[in-house]
Amino acid sequence: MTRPVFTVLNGPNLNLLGTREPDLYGAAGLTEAQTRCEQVAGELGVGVEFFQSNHEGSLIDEIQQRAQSPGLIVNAGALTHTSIGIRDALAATGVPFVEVHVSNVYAREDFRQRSYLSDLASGVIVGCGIQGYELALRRLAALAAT
Ligand SMILES: O=C1C[C@@](O)(C(=O)O)C[C@@H](O)[C@@H]1O
Repeated sequence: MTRPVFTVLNGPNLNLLGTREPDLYGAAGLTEAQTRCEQVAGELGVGVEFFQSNHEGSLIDEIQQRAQSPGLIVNAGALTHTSIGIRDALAATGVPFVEVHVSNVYAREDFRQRSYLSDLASGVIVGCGIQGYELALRRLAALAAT
């Protein structure tokens, strides 16, 4: 069997992790999240790649291009709460995905407590900091192995 390669998709402003509101999002950046996921991927014998964009259409393009992916980890940032387009792209591909939020969105403003993605997700991880990406990768790898 070929080694499954999972993709971590990050939406708007997540390129600023590490410097952006560190009290909410922590001091670690996306590069550190990627390094840690690569370590976990090595341990699990899977591959992982990262993509970040501040643009909704670019994220939709990436989702469509990964229609055959064994799984996606999706932190759509603010688009989680607004984007029917991202929801539709995920629904159209039917690719299993885990939704991740670095902060605990349920302890924040009301508008962050609505996700257009959660009911389609295989799982949702919130409030675990950048460790959420590693946890999601472990989950997708386990699902792909069954
Ligand atoms: O940009 C983000 C980051 C976020 O997705 C998180 O990872 O906690 C939560 C969103 O509400 C916010 O707009």
